[in-house]
Amino acid sequence: MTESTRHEPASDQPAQPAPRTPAGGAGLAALLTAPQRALVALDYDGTLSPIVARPADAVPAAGAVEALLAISRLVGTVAIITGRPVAAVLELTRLEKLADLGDFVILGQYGLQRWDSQRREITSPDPLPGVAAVRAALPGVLRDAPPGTVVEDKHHALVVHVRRAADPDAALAALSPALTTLATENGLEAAPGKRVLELRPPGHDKGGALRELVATRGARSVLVAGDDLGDLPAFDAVEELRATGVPGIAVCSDSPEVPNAVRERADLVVGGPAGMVSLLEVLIERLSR
Ligand SMILES: O=P(O)(O)OC[C@H]1O[C@H](O[C@H]2O[C@H](CO)[C@@H](O)[C@H](O)[C@H]2O)[C@H](O)[C@@H](O)[C@@H]1O
Repeated sequence: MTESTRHEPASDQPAQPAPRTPAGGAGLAALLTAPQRALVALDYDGTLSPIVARPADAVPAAGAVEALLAISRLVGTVAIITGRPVAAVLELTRLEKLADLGDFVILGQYGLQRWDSQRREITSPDPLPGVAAVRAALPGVLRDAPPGTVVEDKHHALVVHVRRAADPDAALAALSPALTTLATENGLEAAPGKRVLELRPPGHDKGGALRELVATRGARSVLVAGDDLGDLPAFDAVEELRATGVPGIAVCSDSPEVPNAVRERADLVVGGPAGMVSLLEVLIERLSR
């Protein structure tokens, strides 16, 4: 086990998940009926970990690692599909310390990087040349940025964080035009997130990452959970998969910061990372009967 402490399942969450759409209900039913053919794919920040001011402090919610371990033994594949580098997720979760994980995959930086519980090695391509150019130009572009603006260097992408600025929304609005120009001039794209703008390689998103996992694992049902705009391509992929006969359910890890587009697209809304852990615990309990 990890250093995470054990905890009791949250009592204020519904014991039985009740998807608000028939398609979501069918996805959940398929998962419960044939768990060994199911893929459970979860976002990290805001879904398995509460949003905090500093990315380095985003530890898993209470019970999250235990729940991931338990459900990985009960379903075909569990994945974390994240904007984070794989190494950051491994450091925060310590999942690589668990010898008895089931089939577990981490797809980092929107699918650019990969780690799985069989090989336990991070595979990662070389960064695009434009990343170095953006890195070099950012201090100049951010010269007059509001205090509290910080850059997270993810090697393949650079993220401008404004959460610690006095007025994060105003800071993001002021900085976005110049950052978007900088990204596009250097072959990157500017993607908004919660109090961030990510300058990242185009052509990679969580939808592509999910579809690739479904294909390689032969998954016959999917549960996808997320909380931010970067998760919408995965929600799109759930809809596409349904059209090809793979039932799925999209789950929103809710909080006041969640964009409406994410909340409205979800088949099931849970109360943030604690609610996500509770949902996993309900699934674990039902699959263990
Ligand atoms: O795909 P995700 O796992 O949700 O990662 C998306 C980005 O999340 C991180 O930023 C967010 O979480 C931070 C820590 O709670 C928070 O400070 C920030 O405001 C949020 O936007 C991360 O730092 C990024 O690199 C990820 O791409």
